[in-house]
Amino acid sequence: MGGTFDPIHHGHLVAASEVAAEFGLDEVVFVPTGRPWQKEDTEVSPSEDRYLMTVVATASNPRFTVSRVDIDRPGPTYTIDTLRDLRRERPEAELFFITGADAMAQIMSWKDIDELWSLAHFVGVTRPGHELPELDRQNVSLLEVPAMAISSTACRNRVRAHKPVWYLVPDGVVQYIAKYELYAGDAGSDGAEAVNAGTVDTGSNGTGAVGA
Ligand SMILES: Nc1ncnc2c1ncn2[C@@H]1O[C@H](COP(=O)(O)OP(=O)(O)OP(=O)(O)O)[C@@H](O)[C@H]1O
Ligand SMILES: O=C(O)c1ccc[n+]([C@@H]2O[C@H](COP(=O)([O-])O)[C@@H](O)[C@H]2O)c1
Repeated sequence: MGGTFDPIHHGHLVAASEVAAEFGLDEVVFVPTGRPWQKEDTEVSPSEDRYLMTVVATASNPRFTVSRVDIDRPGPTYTIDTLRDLRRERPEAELFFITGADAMAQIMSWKDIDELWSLAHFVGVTRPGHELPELDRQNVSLLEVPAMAISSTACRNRVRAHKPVWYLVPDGVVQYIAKYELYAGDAGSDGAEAVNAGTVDTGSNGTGAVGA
C-alpha cells in the first residue's frame, strides 16, 4: 500500500487489514512516498518522519512491513518504479497494490499507466466521501471496507488547532507527532504547546467532567 502517510491513520490500517484478509496476503508492505508529484502544491513532512510514523503504526502486526524504496529513490515518486523495485526484491511474489477510492479515481493520470496494469493486481477500497470508479479490467478488484472517515489532512489540521488525534491515529503516532512537534505550523505554537496538543492533553476541559 503506497501513501504519503502524513500521518498514517486508522483508515490506512483498516484498509490494509481488510485487503490482507480478503485476498489471503502473507505480507502488506506500506510504502511511504518520497516526493508525491501530485501533491507538489501541498507542504509534505520530511520523508524520514513519515517513514518512522509508518514503522511505529505497523510494528504490532507481524504481517505488516514498511519499505524505503520510494523514499530512497531520488526524484518524484511513481508507482511504476515502486512496483518494479518491489518485484526485484520479491521475484516470486504475486503483487497487489492497494488504493483508496480517491486515488483509484486518479489512476488513469499515473505515469505509464498502460504498463502499470501488468505489474500488479490493483485493489480499490471504499472511502467515505469518495466514489469508487468502475474500472472494467481483469486485474482490478473493488472491496468495501469498514468506513473510516479519517484523512491525514484532517489529522494535521486537528493538531494545528490543538485538538486531539487520539484514536484517529495509533497511540505511538500521537506521541511521535507531539515529540517531534509535527504540524505545529501555523497555530503559532512553541514546543510546550505542541506537547500539550499530543502527549498529555486528552481532550479534557479540566472541569472534572466525566463522560461514559
Ligand atoms: N480513510 C480511508 N479509507 C480508505 N482508504 C484510505 C483512507 N485514507 C486514505 N486512504 C487511501 O490510502 C492511500 C494513501 O493515502 P494518503 O497517505 O494520501 O492519506 P490521505 O488521508 O488521503 O492524505 P491527505 O489528506 O494528506 O491527502 C490512498 O490510496 C488513499 O486513497
Ligand atoms: O505513479 C503515479 O504517477 C502516481 C500518482 C499519484 C499517486 N501515486 C501513488 O498513489 C499512492 C497514494 O498516493 P497519495 O498521494 O494519495 O498518498 C502512493 O503510493 C503514490 O505514489 C502514483
